[in-house]
Amino acid sequence: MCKNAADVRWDNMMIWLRSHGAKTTDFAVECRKTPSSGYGLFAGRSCLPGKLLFSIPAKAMMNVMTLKPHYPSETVEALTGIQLVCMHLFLWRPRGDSEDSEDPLFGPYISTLPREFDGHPLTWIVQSKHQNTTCQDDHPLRWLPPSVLSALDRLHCRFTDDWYKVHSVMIQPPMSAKVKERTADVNNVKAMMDFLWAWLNVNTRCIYYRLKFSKSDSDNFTLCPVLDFANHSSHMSNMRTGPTNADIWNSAPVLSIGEGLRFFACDDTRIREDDEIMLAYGRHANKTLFVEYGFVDGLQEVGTRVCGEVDVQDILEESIYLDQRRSCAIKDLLVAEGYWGDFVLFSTQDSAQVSWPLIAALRLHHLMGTATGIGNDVQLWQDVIAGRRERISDDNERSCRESLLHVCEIVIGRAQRVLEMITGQSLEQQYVRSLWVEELFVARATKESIYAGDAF
Ligand SMILES: C[S@@+](CC[C@H](N)C(=O)[O-])C[C@H]1O[C@@H](n2cnc3c(N)ncnc32)[C@H](O)[C@@H]1O
Repeated sequence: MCKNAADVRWDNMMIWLRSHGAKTTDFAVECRKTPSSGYGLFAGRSCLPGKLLFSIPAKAMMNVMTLKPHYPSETVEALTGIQLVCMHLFLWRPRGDSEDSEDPLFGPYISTLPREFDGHPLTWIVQSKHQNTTCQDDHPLRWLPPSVLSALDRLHCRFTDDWYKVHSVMIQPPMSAKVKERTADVNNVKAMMDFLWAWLNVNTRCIYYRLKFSKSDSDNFTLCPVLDFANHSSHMSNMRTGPTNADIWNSAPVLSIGEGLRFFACDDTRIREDDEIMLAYGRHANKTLFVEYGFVDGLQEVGTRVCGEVDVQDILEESIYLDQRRSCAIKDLLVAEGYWGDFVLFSTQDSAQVSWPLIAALRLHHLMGTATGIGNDVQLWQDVIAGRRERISDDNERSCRESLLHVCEIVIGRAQRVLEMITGQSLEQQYVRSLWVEELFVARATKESIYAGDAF
């Protein structure tokens, strides 16, 4: 049977991995096309719980330590790890769809990466802002919930900051001499789109990998061949990453590039031949999965409930804090006490709840509305958030619940309106619908809890 381009690239990557010491004949996984998640990893044979599925040598992983020796020290020092890896991918992006990367270091790996990210919301926003393309009425970018759009704007800022930084480094010596033909003007759309391709590959495919002395160093990440074909599942993941010695001893690795990574079948799962091998990317809300990775996890329905959450920061800012001067004072206090942000309603299989910062913000808002001797009153609020007092007053509690009902009504109303209007059936439109359905169901469940008198 004639092999397609993806199979040939996978085979080439296996040859390259072997040249770096990987035992690819022991790999229990292979890459296959899925119906709606691009490519994925699948079990080539059955595997007992806890067994090794595959391992990747440190030299075959792309990160700050494996790239560092190949760039001038000034360049490495000027860039973060993310920016360095993005720059490397940018410089070695395959020139055409049918061509492979010419990178002498990582070419066979780079050639297996996705060739485009047309379905990713960051691509839509970059196209609309920098290519001056106007979105059609039914374009999903026009229909995103406000909190999703804000998160996408923040992601876009991270992307442009990285692009401006990498570009500034590439046009200065010593890099300018090395990359002459790849550097255009910073606003050159083709160059920016090439960088977007690099940036999205890093953002959607990198994993934690301890390389530095500090556990929380932002350079502790890597691109890892083979593993990066694993799709996400929050509740059916069947693969886990084995801890490295650096993780176990909580220290920088002995070899500066680390010892590589091993991936195992989860201890409670028996993997059968042809099962898809899934990884849990983290406990992310659908908003985050959509903005960062470009997809939405299927809604988890338990009876009539949908498990999920709604970020209501925009409603709080717009319709509750109408009085500018007072809202500044409230915001300052919330920021000072660490309660600004994370204003969410959420619903689990057992109950609907509101986040503690949201209830703290509403209590303060209503307290400040009636405040007499401000200092003493704020002390009441501080006593409540510190757990020294149960409530500010019955009136304050009643007003908070009324405000919460008001927030739920706004969420329900706008979700219903948008859901009537999004009719398209593309995968992206289905994701956007799913985000709104989650908002609708969570707000309804929260409203029911308020009426039922549940404690928050
Ligand atoms: C680490 S890659 C996984 C491999 C990828 N599917 C591919 O074709 O190369 C992460 C990307 O896979 C897709 N993905 C992962 N999990 C998914 C899921 N549960 N549903 C839909 N798409 C998913 C998203 O596009 C995400 O940005």
